[in-house]
Parts: sequence; structure tokens; C-alpha cells
Amino acid sequence: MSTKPKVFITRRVPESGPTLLKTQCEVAQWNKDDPIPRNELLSSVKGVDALFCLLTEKIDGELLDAAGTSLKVVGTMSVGYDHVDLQACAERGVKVGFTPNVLTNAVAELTVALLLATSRRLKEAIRAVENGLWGTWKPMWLCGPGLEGSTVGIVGFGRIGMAVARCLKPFAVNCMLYTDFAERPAEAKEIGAEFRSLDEVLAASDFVLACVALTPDTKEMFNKDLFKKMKKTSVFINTSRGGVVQQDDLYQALVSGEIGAAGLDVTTPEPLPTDSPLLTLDNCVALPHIASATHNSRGAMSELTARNILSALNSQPMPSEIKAS
Ligand SMILES: O=C(O)C(=O)CO
Repeated sequence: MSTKPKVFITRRVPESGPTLLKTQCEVAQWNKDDPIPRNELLSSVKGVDALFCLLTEKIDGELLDAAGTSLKVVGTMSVGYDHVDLQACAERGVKVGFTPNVLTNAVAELTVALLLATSRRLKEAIRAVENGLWGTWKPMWLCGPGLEGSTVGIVGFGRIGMAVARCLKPFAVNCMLYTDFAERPAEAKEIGAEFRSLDEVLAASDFVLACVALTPDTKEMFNKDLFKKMKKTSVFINTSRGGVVQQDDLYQALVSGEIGAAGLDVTTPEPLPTDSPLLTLDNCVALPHIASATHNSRGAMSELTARNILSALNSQPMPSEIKAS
């Protein structure tokens, strides 16, 4: 019988991670693109030493107990960890790894892409070309707010918020504002961003970017009260988690003209049902949670997840560990 530690991988993932794990572990995998059914997951984790999971798996007490006392580490192939009950892991002595940094630039890039797609009305423009509605060049047609001279407000000035600000520099933005629980003076100075209260950011910004992690404090923070505080022309972008937005309020804000447009890479639920009212709106662009979807980022995320797991199994410091606060 093998004495190697057992690892279960919950999905088909870039080979960099599984290949690394196989050098030291016995690896079992749900080798499909669709998620493993919960019951199957609960039985597959029984007796494993490590779990390699994704943001689509709920890692809670039930799952940890199903794995049993052999489980030493959970590595999630994501920077977000709102799907992991850190307290339940800590209570059972299970370490948790995640994948910050390696996807920061990919997410920042997609945030900018969504901002441009939304403000420059690319969804309407592409549909017009495809549907034969492109009559002639018209001076007043499909105009939108440009970034040049605008005020951009970043809500959540962590790794990704800062990277978005850096990406936006060449667009001649007039003013970059940020808000967070605490000021980040050194980084803000280097980037050229100014700290303001949330209300000030909402009132002043032409573009409001949600770059906060989903926590009990940020859950549905973008609700009707916040949308009311934004400019009627403002463009709202969310590449963090759908859960930070009260989605019915967002729909109402878009329909009533409380805000100008929205670009969403994340929604509640995911996938967004095709009959979601948001999809009927020209001023809402929705993408299927692809912000980190570059070949390099996903490969690096898979590898970092494996490195986190191997370090924990070898009682070494993990490259990226999260602890319950
Ligand atoms: O890593 C995450 O948290 C994502 O949302 C996808 O990369």
C-alpha cells in the first residue's frame, strides 16, 4: 500500500499543479470541467491528507468532517476564499492556502476591458454590426463617456485595486480616488491616487470599481443607498464577487437611470440565468467570471495551489496561507 499522502483535486485544472503534486503524493481527481456533485465530493474526500479545490466548492464543517482527521490542508485555486469556512478549518487544525498575486494583473486587465466595453458601449456596437443596424457613420450614435479627464473611484485598494489603478494610468484619467478601511499612503503616492470616504468616492466618480473581497462587512454593500449616491452617468464595474452587490437594486438603478451603466464579471448566482433581467439591458455588460482567465494566470494558480499543499504536508511555511482572523 502507498504511504504517500493522498490529495483529491476537485476539477480538471492546468497540469502544472497536478504534475507537481504527483512527485510526492497519490493524486485522485474529478477530471471534468463541470463541478463534482456534492455527494460525490463528500465521499471522495474521505481519508485524504489534502484537498485541492476551487471557488465553486463550499468548504464547511460538513466537508471537513467527511474528510476526517487525516486532512491537513485545503488549497483553493483562487484568491477569493469566501467559500472556505476558515474558522471550521482552524478548529480542526486544517491549514488553508490561496493564490494571491499570480492573478492580479490578469484581473486588473479584465477590469479595464470591462470598463471600456461598458463605457464605450461595445455590446450595443457589436450587436448593431451583427444585426445589420450599422446604417452609416452618425455623429451622435453610440457615444459614451471616455476615460480621458474622468474621475475613477476604486472601492477596495488591495492588490487588485492598486493594479487596476496602475493599468489605467495611460488613459489620461484626471483623478484617481480610492477608499478602504485604512489609507495606503505609500502605494497611493506612487500610483497617484487620493484617499476619500466611500461617500465622497461615490459622489465624485465617473467610474466606480468594486475591488473589495466578499466578507460579512462587504456583503451586498452596493445597494440602492449607494447607487443613489453615485452620479447618474456613472459606470459601475464589479470584478470581485457577485455577493458584494444587491443585484435587484443594481437592476433598478440601471433601469431608472440612477446610474449610467454596469459591467459585471461576477454575479449572483453564477452562472447568471439567461432570463435574468440584467441581460435585457443595453447598459449592462455581463461576463462569465473570466477575470483571471489567462493561460499564464491559471497555470500559475494551479502550481501555487500545489506548492501550498506540498509545503503544508511537509510542515514547511506555505507560500500563501490564510488564517482565520
Ligand atoms: O481567484 C478568484 O478568487 C477568482 O475569482 C477567479 O480567479
